[in-house]
Amino acid sequence: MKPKTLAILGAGAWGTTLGQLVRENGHEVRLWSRRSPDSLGQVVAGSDMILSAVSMKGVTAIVEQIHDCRLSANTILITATKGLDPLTTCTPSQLWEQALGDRPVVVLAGPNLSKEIQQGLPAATVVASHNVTAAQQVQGVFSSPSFRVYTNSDPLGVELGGTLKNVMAIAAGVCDGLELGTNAKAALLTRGLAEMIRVGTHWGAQTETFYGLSGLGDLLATCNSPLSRNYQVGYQLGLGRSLSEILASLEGTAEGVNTTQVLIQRAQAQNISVPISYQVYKLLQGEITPKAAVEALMLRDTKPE
Ligand SMILES: NC(=O)C1=CN([C@@H]2O[C@H](COP(=O)(O)OP(=O)(O)OC[C@H]3O[C@@H](n4cnc5c(N)ncnc54)[C@H](O)[C@@H]3O)[C@@H](O)[C@H]2O)C=CC1
Ligand SMILES: O=C(CO)COP(=O)(O)O
Repeated sequence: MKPKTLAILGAGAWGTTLGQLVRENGHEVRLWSRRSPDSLGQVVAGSDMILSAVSMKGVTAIVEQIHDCRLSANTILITATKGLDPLTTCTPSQLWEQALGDRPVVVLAGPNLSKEIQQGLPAATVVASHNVTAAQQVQGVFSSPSFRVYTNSDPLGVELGGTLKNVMAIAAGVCDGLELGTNAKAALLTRGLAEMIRVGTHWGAQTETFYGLSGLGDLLATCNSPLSRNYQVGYQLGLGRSLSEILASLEGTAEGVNTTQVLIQRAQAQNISVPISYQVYKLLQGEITPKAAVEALMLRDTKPE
């Protein structure tokens, strides 16, 4: 493959890790952050692909700035953010699509704890787009012996898998913090996946996507690893610490905190049943203790599976 030029927006844990992977594959990487001496316009000019790995709270500002940059007609935008916009409740790919018109947008998501990937440990991910050719080009740029990349044609499903599992990762951390045992964790994750599918299909994603790497795969990774910031938030809530204390000492972004707020807002407006997410919401709001959240879930009306 001819070397490509990739502009990476966001120099946090994920942006730098993805940059390292692409560089190792022989491509040119230009890393941009808010603190870069170069302007966004200078960095994206002439690049074949732009990858956004900023946290959700930074996406809207960058999408607005990109409007004023000169991009070539076939520049591919890759989004790796896992979140929901509080203002519009849109996913990052939806924000990018609205801004970029006909240019292809590709979602990259999967069970990808950056610290493991930095160490060269094997991992797999998904690149999803309505534009199959664009997804295949991105697959070519990122694939390596330690990073296996699959294509997928349901970008919304791939993006929502990675986004909604962060809420479940908080719940899973609480479960472990309270030492509720393996049965409880299995029940939580299984019902959590059912909840993710209920929400995702209501919003237009395909059921089967959630059984793939970006849904079930990422749920397994983040709900079982202390490397996950979202799991850490839940774990420490389970130990009795307050959210503000936890966030003050957390390294990097735990997107699940914002995602839970937006999810509950949208699910309530659309009458979608999200019992686990709702208990996570009440816990994050400080309205309920971790133990009371578990009781509320266990004592719901009985129903068929
Ligand atoms: N770290 C990981 O293992 C993975 C992270 N992700 C997702 O990637 C996204 C970024 O995560 P991390 O790099 O881990 O977070 P981080 O906290 O390490 O970095 C966040 C980045 O976003 C930038 N940012 C925040 N607000 C901004 C603004 N207003 N304008 C411009 N830039 C802004 C920060 O400067 C920083 O570069 C999140 O949505 C996360 O869920 C996805 C897969 C793996
Ligand atoms: O999304 C991730 C792994 O796929 C990273 O998880 P955290 O954001 O919880 O650290």
